[in-house]
Amino acid sequence: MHSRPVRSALYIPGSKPRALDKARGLPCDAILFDLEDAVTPDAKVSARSILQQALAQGGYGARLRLVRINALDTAWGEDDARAAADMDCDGVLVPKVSDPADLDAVAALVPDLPLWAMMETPRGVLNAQAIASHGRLAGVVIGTNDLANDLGARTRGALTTALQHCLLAARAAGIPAIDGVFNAYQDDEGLRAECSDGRDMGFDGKSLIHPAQIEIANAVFGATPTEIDLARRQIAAFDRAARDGQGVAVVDGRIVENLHIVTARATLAKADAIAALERT
Ligand SMILES: CC(C)(COP(=O)(O)OP(=O)(O)OC[C@H]1O[C@@H](n2cnc3c(N)ncnc32)[C@H](O)[C@@H]1OP(=O)(O)O)[C@@H](O)C(=O)NCCC(=O)NCCSC(=O)C[C@H](O)C(=O)O
Ligand SMILES: [Mg+2]
Repeated sequence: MHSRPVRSALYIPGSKPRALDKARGLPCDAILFDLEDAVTPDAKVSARSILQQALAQGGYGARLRLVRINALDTAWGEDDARAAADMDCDGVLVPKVSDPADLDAVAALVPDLPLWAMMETPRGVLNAQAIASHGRLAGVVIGTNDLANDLGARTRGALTTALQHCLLAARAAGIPAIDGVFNAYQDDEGLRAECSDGRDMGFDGKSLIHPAQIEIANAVFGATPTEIDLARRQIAAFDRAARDGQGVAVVDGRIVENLHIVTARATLAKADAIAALERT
C-alpha cells in the first residue's frame, strides 16, 4: 500500500489545450499528460510546448502529474525527455519499456525526476522484476492495448498472467501498479466490472481515457465505509486481545492476526490520504 492515492489516472493528450484546462477541475488522483499515442505525429512537436506551458501555469493541485514521453527510438523521444526534465511535473512515464536499459537511457536525460514505466511489451513483462527494481523507478502503468496487440490476445482474461506478473514485480519492489485502460468509455458497467477485477488482483488504480470514468475508478479503488469500519474494529479487537495476552482476535467470526492489522492500518492510511487529496 502506498501513501499517495492513484485510484484514477487520466490520460490527457498534450496537444489539446481545452482538455488540459478541463483537467484542472477533474477529481482524478493522477494525470498522465500524454505526448505519445494520444498525439498525432504532426502535433508531436507543438504538443511539447503546449504541455510545458500548461504545467508552468499550474492549477493541477495535489494530483500526481506524470508526463508520458515518446520512446527514445522514435524521432521525438529524446527531445521529449529533455523537455520533460524541465517541466513542472512529478515524474516521467516511459512507454514500451522492455528492459532496464530503456530506463537507464531516459534516466541519463532526466536526472532529477522519478521515472514510471509502461509495462506493455512481451519482453517488458518477462523482464518485469528487473524493470520494477530499477533504482529510479517509482511505479508502473500497464498498457493493455499494446500488450494485447503484441500478443494477439482478444480478451482481458488472456492477459491475466501478464497482469499478475507485473503486479508481483511491483509489489516485490514496493512500488505502485496502475491497471490498463478500458476502451469502451461510455460503458459504465463494463468499466466497473474491470475496475473490480483489477482491484481484486491488487492493483492500486486504473488508467483512464475519459473524465466520465473517474468517479467509478475512485469508488472501486477507494476505501469503502464498510472496509474502514472493519479495519477500525479489527484494530480495536486486536488491541484488546493483546492486552489479555492473546496474539489472535476474532471479528465477525474470522480470526484477526498481526498481518490483518497491517492491512487494516494501511486501509485507514489510504482513507486519510484520499481525504487529504480531496480537500486540496
Ligand atoms: C476518447 C476521446 C477522443 C473522446 O473525446 P471527446 O469526443 O471530445 O469526448 P467528449 O465530447 O465526451 O468530451 C467531453 C469533455 O471532456 C473533455 N475530455 C475528453 N477527454 C478528456 C481527457 N482525456 N482529459 C481531459 N478532458 C477530456 C473534452 O475536451 C470535453 O470538454 P468540454 O469541451 O469542455 O466539454 C477523448 O476522451 C480522448 O482523447 N481521450 C484520451 C485518449 C488517450 O489519451 N489515448 C491514449 C492513451 S490510452 C493508451 O495509450 C494506453 C496504453 O499505452 C496502452 O497501450 O494500453
Ligand atoms: Mg501503449
